[in-house]
This record gives sequence, C-alpha cells and structure tokens, in this order.
Amino acid sequence: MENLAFIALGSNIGERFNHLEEAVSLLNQHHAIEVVNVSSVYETDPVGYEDQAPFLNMVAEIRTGLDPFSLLEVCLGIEEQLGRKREIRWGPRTIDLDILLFNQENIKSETLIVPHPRMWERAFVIVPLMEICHEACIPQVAGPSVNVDRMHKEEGVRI
Ligand SMILES: Nc1nc2nc(S)n(CCO)c2c(=O)[nH]1
Repeated sequence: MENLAFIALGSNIGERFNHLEEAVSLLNQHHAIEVVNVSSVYETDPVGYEDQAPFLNMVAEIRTGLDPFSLLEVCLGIEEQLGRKREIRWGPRTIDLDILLFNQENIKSETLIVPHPRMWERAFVIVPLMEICHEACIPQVAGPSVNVDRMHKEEGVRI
C-alpha cells in the first residue's frame, strides 16, 4: 500500500482506552489500511473547550491504498460506529480521528485540510506524533507554546 499517513485519535467519554483500541483495530481490519505503528497513550487536559473531561490521545501511523478522501470516509465511519455524537462542536466525544499527514501532500478542501491546520499548536498531537515519527516535517514554526507538563504517558494500545 503506497501511501503513508498519520492519524490523531482522542477520546474523553466512557471507556476511553477501549475506544482508542477499538478504533485502531477497526482501522487495521480495513482491507486497504495497515496500522504500522502507534504512539503511547497520553492523558491530556482539554484545550479549546476546557469545560470537559480529560482526553486520552495517541497517534497511529498507517500505510494505505486509499486516497485521502476515502481515508476520511473510513475515519468518519469509525467515529459513527463507536457512537460519536456531534452535539457541541469542540465538546466531549467517544472517539475522534483526525488525518494529520498524508505522504507529503498539501490538501485544502471544504471537507479535508492536510496537514491538519491545528496540529502544530497541540501538544496532544505533536508529542505522540514525534514519538513515532522523528522526521515529521514541520512546515511552519509551531504555534503558541504548548504545555506538556500535565501530559501523563501510558502504555500504547495493542495493534
Ligand atoms: N487534550 C485535548 N483537547 C482537545 N480539545 C479538542 S476540541 N479535542 C478534540 C480534537 O480535535 C481535544 C483532544 O483530542 N485532546
């Protein structure tokens, strides 16, 4: 499968670790996706909309034969399958899958922007990404300084 992509996963409702594990397993079960590596799981304070429970966050590295938009469809399908309800835009969610990088491509469309536009200012994305992708290109200086002090690292999910 000729494409390399990185996906950020997060959950702050219910059995958070199980939701992450299930989402990674569903990605890996897809005929055109192979999960080749996963970061540790980090417990992180919510950013943006702060009046919600802490998240568990991680990043998965995948190889895929899908194009970016088909991969987005798979991610949205997994969110729906794991019961994601979109009540409050930045609010709590059982599972969230965001495409961070897709090869070295720059994609700007109504439904998909890659590299993910907010990834560079999110420690809950950059720290797990750098754990598994030391050479990830950072096309711009990282955003406002991010507070990594309160990130708690746990064991990664099983692939
Ligand atoms: N720590 C943390 N804060 C967040 N705020 C939003 S919105 N989200 C959802 C990601 O788009 C998160 C998250 O995954 N982790």
